[in-house]
Amino acid sequence: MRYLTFALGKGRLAKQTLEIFEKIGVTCEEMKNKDSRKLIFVNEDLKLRFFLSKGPDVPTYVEYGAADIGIVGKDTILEEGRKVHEVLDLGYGTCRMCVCGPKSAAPLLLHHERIRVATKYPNIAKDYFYNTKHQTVEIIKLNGSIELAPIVGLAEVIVDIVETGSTLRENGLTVLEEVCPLSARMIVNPVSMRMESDRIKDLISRLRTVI
Ligand SMILES: Nc1ncnc2c1ncn2[C@@H]1O[C@H](COP(=O)(O)OP(=O)(O)OP(=O)(O)O)[C@@H](O)[C@H]1O
Ligand SMILES: O=P(O)(O)OC[C@H]1O[C@H](OP(=O)(O)OP(=O)(O)O)[C@H](O)[C@@H]1O
Repeated sequence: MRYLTFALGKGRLAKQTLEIFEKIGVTCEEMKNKDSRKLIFVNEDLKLRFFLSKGPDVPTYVEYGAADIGIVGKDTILEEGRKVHEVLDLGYGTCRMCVCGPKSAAPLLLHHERIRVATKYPNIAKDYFYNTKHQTVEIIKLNGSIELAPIVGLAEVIVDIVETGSTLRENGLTVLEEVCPLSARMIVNPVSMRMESDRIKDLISRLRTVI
């Protein structure tokens, strides 16, 4: 039997991902050692391998078949646009992709003004403004602390993740429009889906019992 390889996004989703796998008896003790610099972990009994990578790299590993399965946020799947099958909504990491800004920016959206939109997610923002809203805008890519952009005048609005809303509140911003709901998803390489279909389907049905 060959190894099934999992790419897991490190960061916010990692802890809950390891917890749901643990619930179905898929464990990897080695992975819990936070001080280790080791990158890949093997469960010899179940013939599974796990590695943690930056979220946006997860769909890349899965498209190329370097990982059979990936666990990553829906935002990353949409943004990266890789050829992977999304097979399961895991139900955690729930948040929303939203257009946010000061209340005063609402008319700019309503009247389809040619505004600047700052975001870590240029593809999602482009798709939303151009294909859903039919509004021509200038997209400015940032890498973090997106809420700063409207405050310092870099952009009129942002497209970003909202979870509790506290980052917006503390910076005098608000949700102006919702783009889509988000949560952690399981993605599978299309070839692995066919070649390892029994093992992968079994995994999906066992995960369904705990989510
Ligand atoms: N408040 C939140 N902020 C950002 N992501 C969230 C939040 N709540 C849930 N998520 C989900 O968790 C995933 C991973 O978030 P995380 O912040 O670890 O990754 P990232 O934004 O790619 O990290 P980095 O800080 O390295 O840029 C996101 O892609 C998203 O689906
Ligand atoms: O609604 P909230 O619960 O406040 O969460 C949303 C915030 O969390 C994320 O930022 P993150 O902490 O990942 O930092 P970053 O802006 O540097 O990416 C996101 O980009 C928002 O800024």
